[in-house]
Amino acid sequence: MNILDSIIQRKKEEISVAKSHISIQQLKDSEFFGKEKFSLKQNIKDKNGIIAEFKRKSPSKGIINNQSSPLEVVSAYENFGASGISILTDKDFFGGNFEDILNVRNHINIPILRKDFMVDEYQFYEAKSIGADVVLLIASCLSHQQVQEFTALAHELGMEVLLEIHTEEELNHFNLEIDLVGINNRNLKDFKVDLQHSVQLKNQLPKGVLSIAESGIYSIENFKYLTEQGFDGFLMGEYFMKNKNPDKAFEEFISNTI
Ligand SMILES: O=C(O)c1ccccc1NCC(=O)[C@H](O)[C@H](O)COP(=O)(O)O
Repeated sequence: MNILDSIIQRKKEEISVAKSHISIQQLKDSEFFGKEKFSLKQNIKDKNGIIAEFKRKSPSKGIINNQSSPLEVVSAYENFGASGISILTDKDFFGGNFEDILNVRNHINIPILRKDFMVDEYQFYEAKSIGADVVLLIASCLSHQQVQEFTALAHELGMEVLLEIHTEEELNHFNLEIDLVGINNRNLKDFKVDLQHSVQLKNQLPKGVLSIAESGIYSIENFKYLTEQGFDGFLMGEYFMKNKNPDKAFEEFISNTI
């Protein structure tokens, strides 16, 4: 079993427990459910294209940062021009939780991506109830039909969809309803990072699709290279979060690149 299989197996157990505690109706009754959304698609076009991530730990790197406050970090991300924020809500593998979104939602005015492993309709109601604007669909964890159905549900609930792909076969999961396509530079099965591979895949996307380079952007050179290759957006976590002050790291990165 690879790491992705383990994450999905654990996720299904968590969802089953969550369903037994909180009904979909209760999720619909929550503070954020009816609130207006922020559009990541629009912000990728209008701002600097960076989706800056709050990330405590990961399967590939272990602990990255377990000191920083989510509000302090994401406020700096917003103040220095990020198009959106990504917040990991998986607890066991990434040290995240729903509070990380709930505690910042009312303080920032840019879109929040609930970064998790979506395999069940219930999670879309959860995402909306905590104030997420965007959800991630990972093609390698879902069938083509699930991608279509989950996209329709996300839209019905007023959220956008970022479809993540990593292989040529996964291009088949794309449909015209998808808002943004993320190409993961990191192979989630063995954690190898390959920017060239992502550029090749990007060039096979239909014209006009907003493309996001995801993961393993470890230097200004990497970022500049991917920009030159025509990516519209960039999902970056570790580069900022590995610093004692991710807020300062983000500010410095922006002043050296944009
Ligand atoms: O980051 C991992 O090790 C990882 C392992 C298995 C599944 C997903 C994983 N990462 C989730 C992410 O999407 C990244 O946090 C995100 O793209 C940012 O990546 P990075 O800039 O490399 O922190």
